[in-house]
Amino acid sequence: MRASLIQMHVDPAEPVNSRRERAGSLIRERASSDLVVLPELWPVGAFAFETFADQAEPCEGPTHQAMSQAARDAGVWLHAGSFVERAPDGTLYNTSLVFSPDGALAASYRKIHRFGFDKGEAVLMGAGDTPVMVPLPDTTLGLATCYDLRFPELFRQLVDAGAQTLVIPAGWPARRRAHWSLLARARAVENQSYVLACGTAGTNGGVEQAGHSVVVDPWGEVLAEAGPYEEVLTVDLDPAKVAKTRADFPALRDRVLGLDTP
Ligand SMILES: O=C(O)CCC(=O)C(=O)O
Repeated sequence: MRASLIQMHVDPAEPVNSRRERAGSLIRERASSDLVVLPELWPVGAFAFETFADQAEPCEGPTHQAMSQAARDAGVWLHAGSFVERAPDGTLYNTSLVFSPDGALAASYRKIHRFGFDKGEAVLMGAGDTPVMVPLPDTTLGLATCYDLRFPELFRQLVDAGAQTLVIPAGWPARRRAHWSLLARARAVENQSYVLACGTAGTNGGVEQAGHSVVVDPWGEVLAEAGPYEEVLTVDLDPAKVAKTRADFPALRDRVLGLDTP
């Protein structure tokens, strides 16, 4: 199974429409992949809070349409990263979309853990409350977004429900790049799963982005890692490696659940 992670440069000087077209072209260039992944909030920039309300789209807005078309043209499964969704009641969400190769929407996921403590996304957006998985022909995706990476219980829940490949679009800041790399590997090792973690390059909202998108295998080996600039990582994954790792080193089986609270 061939996966491509498109680490886009997100620059507020580039109009959103141009970036959307550019994303479509980059996806079409990856027609030889089975799965293509984009980062978090690439249309607007994860820290460009002042633009969220203006750039918010209904679920079936321009980003949905452009990504559906690109998935169909390329004939790939597309995790289209996330965009600012405006729900019918007016609430904004950080929403990821996954399309099947015929361009149909296979799943959407509203980010559960909003980043910013008492500012930014945490106050501007609503929180999702539903973990989401997507069955592909060769693997099952478990979805998470950026700050979710810090919450291992979400990933464990996804894995318990059958996830084998954890996909994490992000707009992770450069100053915490060490956490990003460490946590991506940790989630792969502890869950004996592939991790596809796709960030952005550039600076938005005054926050320099980490880049350094990474693909980690179920043993924790880094199969590919991007630098700080726009870049596409393409990696061949062996879906059977998940079951093999879990059988050869059955740590997931050895969990002890339901201990008393000390
Ligand atoms: O957890 C972090 O350090 C970064 C999270 C973040 O930037 C986000 O969720 O948008």
